[in-house]
Amino acid sequence: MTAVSSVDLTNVELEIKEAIGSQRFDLWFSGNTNLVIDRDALEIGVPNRFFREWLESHFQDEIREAARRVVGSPLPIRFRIDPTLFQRSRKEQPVAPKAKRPAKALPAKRPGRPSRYALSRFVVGTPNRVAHAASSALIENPRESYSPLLIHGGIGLGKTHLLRAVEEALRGQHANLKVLALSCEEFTNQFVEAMRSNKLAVFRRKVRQLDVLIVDDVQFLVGKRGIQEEFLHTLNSLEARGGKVVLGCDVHPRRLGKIAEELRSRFVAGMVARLDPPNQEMRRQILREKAAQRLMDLREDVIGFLAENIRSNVCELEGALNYLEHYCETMEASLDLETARGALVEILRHQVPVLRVGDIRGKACDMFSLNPKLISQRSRSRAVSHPRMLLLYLARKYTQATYSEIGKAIGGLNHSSVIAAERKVTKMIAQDEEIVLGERTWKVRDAIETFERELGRA
Ligand SMILES: Nc1ncnc2c1ncn2[C@@H]1O[C@H](COP(=O)(O)OP(=O)(O)OP(=O)(O)O)[C@@H](O)[C@H]1O
Repeated sequence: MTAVSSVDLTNVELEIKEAIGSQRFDLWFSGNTNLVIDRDALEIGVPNRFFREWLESHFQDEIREAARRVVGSPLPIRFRIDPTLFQRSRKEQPVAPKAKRPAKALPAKRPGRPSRYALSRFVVGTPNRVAHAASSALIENPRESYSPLLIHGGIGLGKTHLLRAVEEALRGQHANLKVLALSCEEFTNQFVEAMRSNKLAVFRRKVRQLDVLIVDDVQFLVGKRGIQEEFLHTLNSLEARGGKVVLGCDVHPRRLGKIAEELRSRFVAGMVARLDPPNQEMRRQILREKAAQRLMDLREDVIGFLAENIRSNVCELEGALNYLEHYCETMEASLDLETARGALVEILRHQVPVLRVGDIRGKACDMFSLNPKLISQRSRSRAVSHPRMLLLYLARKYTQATYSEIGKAIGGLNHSSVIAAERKVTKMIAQDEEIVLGERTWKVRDAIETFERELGRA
């Protein structure tokens, strides 16, 4: 049995601090962990699962090495939820909301425990691994990272969460860096206000001398030429000085509508990472994560049921938890599978179903009275090629299928035909052009809107 004294434990802590730096030590260890030796292993008490996962994934090697140095031989490491630390963190927990909260409420900054948008609270899986890895790399080494890092994805897939996590981690781990995070609309408002009050030089100095500028929702720039120009100059001068830019956007930059080509090229010049909808395992993990955050005791069968039935995005999963929490409270029901089934009938009824390419093709055939076989043939006749063009555009917009997958699903078109169709429709919408569909001539914009309404997306 290895004899370990409390002095040794203090020394283990000092070694860890030495290895990871006092800032990170204070954030993750001081007051949040409790080291004890139990049955010849170093046991680390933590307030909750998130701490355990974070410590395991980020500092496991340093902890192991610190223990080895102090004790003189390798010591197994175990993590344990410590009831006192748990209670303490529970007291700090915000009161769980009764109704759906706005998705973008600013996280309360509370040192010592991960905030709502902490990177450790971002569940990672195949659909978002690249974006997560790129964000982690930037946090780890901001000076060497790609710029801009542009993260794009549909509604509620975690763009804001990742951007906030980057901001928070940079502030925590690189206190010397000048970091500014804001939405594109805020950027625009500040620019306009600066112009109005004759303080443009001050505004420009502020944003162009940053080390890291983080801007969410850059699709806001579409169609706004003046601010696009300002944004481009901001990127240029900031990056020329070695600054980095992180952007969030709801589509790939190539699919942004009216935007200056120079800016579009800048957007794709660094690293573009896409967020896809979470898969089944991720949905389960996200539910566990969100339930734990609000101290909801969610059984595995309920988790499985929700993850199976709610597939579109993470906001919907969170909405379901809100509903369930509220339902159980007001009906004084216990949170079991039966309750979940009953309460979620409502939610599932109103849920927007996930679209597949086949659904969109079916709708196109209905709308334009086309034989489904015909739309899959390589016909060049307008009667077929026009609806097909819209169908390809919408398949890109509303499904997660790649160009090749869409092409394959529509009768073996190659991926460049799908890209060409998408570009053409984007251009036609931008130039307000018309198109013949069946017996009628339509504004492309109106035809798309009607099509979207039919798909339940307008
Ligand atoms: N992978 C994930 N792990 C944990 N939580 C997630 C994940 N993805 C999204 N969320 C949660 O889902 C909610 C919506 O995410 P977020 O606001 O980041 O989405 P978004 O992509 O910015 O959506 P929008 O297009 O509406 O701006 C947030 O509460 C966020 O924490």
